[in-house]
Amino acid sequence: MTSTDGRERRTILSVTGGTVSYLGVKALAGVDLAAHAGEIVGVIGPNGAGKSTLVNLIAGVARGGGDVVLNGHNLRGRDPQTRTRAGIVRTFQTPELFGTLTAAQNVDLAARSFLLYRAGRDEPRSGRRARWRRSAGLAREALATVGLEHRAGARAESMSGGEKKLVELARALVQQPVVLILDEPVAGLPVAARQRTIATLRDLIHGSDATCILIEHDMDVIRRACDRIYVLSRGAVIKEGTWEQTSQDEAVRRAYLGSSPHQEADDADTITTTNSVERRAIPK
Ligand SMILES: Nc1ncnc2c1ncn2[C@@H]1O[C@H](COP(=O)(O)OP(=O)(O)OP(=O)(O)O)[C@@H](O)[C@H]1O
Repeated sequence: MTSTDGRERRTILSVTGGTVSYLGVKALAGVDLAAHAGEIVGVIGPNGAGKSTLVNLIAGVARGGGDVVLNGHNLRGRDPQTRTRAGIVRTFQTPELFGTLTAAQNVDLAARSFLLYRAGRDEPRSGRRARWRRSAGLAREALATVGLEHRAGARAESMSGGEKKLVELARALVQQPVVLILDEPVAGLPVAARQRTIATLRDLIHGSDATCILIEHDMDVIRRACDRIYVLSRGAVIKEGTWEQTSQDEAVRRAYLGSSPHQEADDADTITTTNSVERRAIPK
């Protein structure tokens, strides 16, 4: 199919009519989304817009209505573990690492469980050692990919927030994701490391058979990283398109700016989250 950025791409993941309610209140109200091979899809929106709920629906953590289809297979009724094994791999806003283990051990654990699943029940005993060696190699490789090989031996609990994010990204990469879902993956990193990580992500995803869904509040990251963007507000998609198409859209600006005319006048060039104290300029 042809995407809004004009390129022909194979659909890897689609959500159709995605609906989730909490205690009768709709957090997601009939969302449609498609993510294609080789693209990074941004999901943005003010606090409470439904971004996490959408990826929770995709990951099988949130129950709701609608269809989530991965490479032609409808995932309805499939639990989160099955979805991970099918290639839907995610990172979280707050990294979930084993604090007393090193960065390498954290990544190795993810690699081991991925390879164990791949090996299946019929693996001969002799295969185990080779698999462990392979997992350690994959872990080293993934840490190098995210630029953290020099911290491989550091305990996760001793690492900065940004470094923990990178370890989590490495954990996701060793699982060879088909759909890589990232929640603010470069938050807390110094500028140079942010740019490097975004460039790495783009290199990894572009030209691959995988797709990436990126939840992000930082508009500079969105602009630099994403090929297409979905803007959510109050559980619905209010705009989909390239950075140029979405950032200049009136409805998008309104959703971010809220209803105060004074604030709108002050913030003519600013996207801000409606109930967040942070303000984020729209980069030109
Ligand atoms: N487990 C839950 N129980 C009840 N309500 C929930 C739950 N999870 C989310 N919600 C509500 O659903 C709506 C969407 O929340 P969600 O976390 O998906 O938004 P978000 O866009 O990810 O926000 P943020 O940017 O703050 O992370 C919000 O009104 C939120 O309060």
